[in-house]
Amino acid sequence: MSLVHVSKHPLVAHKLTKLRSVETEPKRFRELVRELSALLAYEATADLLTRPVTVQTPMGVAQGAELVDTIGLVPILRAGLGMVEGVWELMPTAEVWHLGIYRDEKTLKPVQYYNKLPTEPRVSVCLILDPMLATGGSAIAAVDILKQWGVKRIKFVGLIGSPEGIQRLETHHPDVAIHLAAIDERLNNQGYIVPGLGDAGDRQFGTG
Ligand SMILES: O=P(O)(O)OC[C@H]1O[C@H](OP(=O)(O)OP(=O)(O)O)[C@H](O)[C@@H]1O
Ligand SMILES: O=c1cc[nH]c(=O)[nH]1
Ligand SMILES: [Mg+2]
Repeated sequence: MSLVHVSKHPLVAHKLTKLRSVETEPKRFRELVRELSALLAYEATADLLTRPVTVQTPMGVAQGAELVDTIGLVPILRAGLGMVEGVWELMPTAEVWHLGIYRDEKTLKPVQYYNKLPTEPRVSVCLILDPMLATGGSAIAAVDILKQWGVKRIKFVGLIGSPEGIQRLETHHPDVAIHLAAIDERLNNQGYIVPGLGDAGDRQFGTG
C-alpha cells in the first residue's frame, strides 16, 4: 500500500502556484511556505491518536477528545526552517529537533552538519519538514537518523517531490508516509526539480 499523499485541497493548489512563480519575492515566499506547511501538516496528522474525555461547558457536559500522541517536528536546515512556525501554531506542544543536512552540489549526496536531537526520543510521532524531495538523499538520511534514535512513527511533510525521490524514499523506508502539495515531472541534471520552484532555501533566505 502506497503511503504517498498529494493534497487535493484548492487552497494548497492556489498557494503552491503562487510559491512557484519566479515573480514571488522572499517575504511572500516565506509566508506561503508557512501557510502551505500548516495545511499539509493538518492533513498529515489526521491519524493522530486521541482518547475520549469529557469537558464541562457553560451549558453542560460534552464528550470530547484529547491528543495522546506527542509530536516532534524535525526541520531539515535550512529550507525546512520556514515550515516550522505554521505547523507549530497548530500543535504548540510539539518539540522541535533541528537537523542540518545539505546536499553536496557535485555528488548530490547529503552531508549532515548539525544534529540537536536529545539522547532519548520523547515523542511518539515525528514530522520531518523539508520543502523539497529531489533525489531523496536528504530525506532518507533524516529518516535513518530518526530511526537510529528510536522513533517508530515518522512522516515526511514536503511541498514538492520528484518521482525519483519519492520512489527512493519509499524503497528505503516503506513505512514512512509522504505528504506533499505536488509531484513534479522530473529532476534536471543538476538534481533540481522541474518545474519545481528553484532552490527553496535561497528563495526563503534571499541568498540566490
Ligand atoms: O532530495 P535531495 O536531492 O537530497 O534534495 C533535497 C534537499 O535539497 C535542499 O536543501 P539544500 O541542500 O539546498 O540545503 P539548504 O536547505 O541549506 O539550501 C532541500 O531543502 C532538501 O534538504
Ligand atoms: O529543486 C530543488 C532540489 C533540491 N533543493 C531545492 O531547493 N530545490
Ligand atoms: Mg538549498
